[in-house]
Amino acid sequence: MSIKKVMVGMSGGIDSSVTAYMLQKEGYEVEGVYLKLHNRTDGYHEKNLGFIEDVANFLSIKYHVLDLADDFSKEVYDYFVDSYLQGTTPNPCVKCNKQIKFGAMLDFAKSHGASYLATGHYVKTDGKFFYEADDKTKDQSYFLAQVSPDALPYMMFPLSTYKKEDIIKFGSELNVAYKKITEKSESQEICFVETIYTDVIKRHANIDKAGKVLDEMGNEIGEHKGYAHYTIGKRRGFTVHGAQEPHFVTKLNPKDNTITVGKKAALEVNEVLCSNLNMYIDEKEFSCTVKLRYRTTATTCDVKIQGNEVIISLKEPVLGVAAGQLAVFYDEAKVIGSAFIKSTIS
Ligand SMILES: Nc1ncnc2c1ncn2[C@@H]1O[C@H](COP(=O)(O)OP(=O)(O)OP(=O)(O)O)[C@@H](O)[C@H]1O
Repeated sequence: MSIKKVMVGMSGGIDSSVTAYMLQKEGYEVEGVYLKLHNRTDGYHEKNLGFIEDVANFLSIKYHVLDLADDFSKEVYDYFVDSYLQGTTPNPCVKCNKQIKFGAMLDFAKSHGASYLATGHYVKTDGKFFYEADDKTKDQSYFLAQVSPDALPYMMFPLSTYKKEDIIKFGSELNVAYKKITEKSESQEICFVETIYTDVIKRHANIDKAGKVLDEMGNEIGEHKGYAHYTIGKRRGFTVHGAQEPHFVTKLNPKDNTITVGKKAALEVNEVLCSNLNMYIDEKEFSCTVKLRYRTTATTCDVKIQGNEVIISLKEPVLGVAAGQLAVFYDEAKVIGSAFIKSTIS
């Protein structure tokens, strides 16, 4: 039987290093690929590539560097900036997984004769569906739910049945390389945001323009420092004259640079409208559970698909649902589809 080649997406971190190591131990021919996704000049890429070089030397594997900075800028970065300026909350990792990691990187793997593309994501697949990882605290299925069903037969996620502690133990077998890769801290939430997202937006627009805080009736009740500093559910950083109870952002209005706030109950959402559907099943009307943001428990709902639009009727109200985030549909641990949130109805 011929040995199958697996391309491993290597970031220089422990998860993808252990992924490469595990697959090699299983008998696959392993090659690595590092994606240059942005033009950070603070030594970020050099440091990551230094770690990858050590691991590649230890495993005696070949690795490639693929510059996708232009694609990333168009598909992920511009979308990220535009979304905040339009008053929505983007999810750049979801876009990156769809277009870059399991789009362009998968094409690269195939063009280099690999039968599979592996990453250190904590998620399971059977080639048709994604499933939540066994370690629920690390599960990344939410971020992968926009990936095309056509890509699934080529994916491998060897970490999916392990806990992070197990991975650290496996990593210790990488000897020389191990010490260095554990020096690399866990990936930041968003790889191109060094501290806070507003620093990125400020490079493209003046977002520090004070504006009015409105109540649900449209009355002016306070002041804020610029709408792009806020996301739905935020309760600090603006004034509400004479408020006794906490107030939360319920709406961002870029057109007139106002934000609407209300008491906690005003955050309750019963219906969610979505678009940009990506489904792994064919049904158009079904009941399931849905996650309306990462790190939340799934809620039961009825889903109705009409063309590329989706109406989600929640069985229980959910607090603070932000347009721009992803709604991910689950049948227990199985991901059955997803769509981007366009608007909400309370
Ligand atoms: N720049 C990159 N080039 C190639 N593959 C990448 C890159 N960044 C991430 N990946 C792949 O996607 C997986 C998940 O990325 P994520 O940013 O969530 O990293 P992580 O869980 O901290 O993993 P790691 O410890 O490997 O950095 C990584 O394990 C790796 O396989």
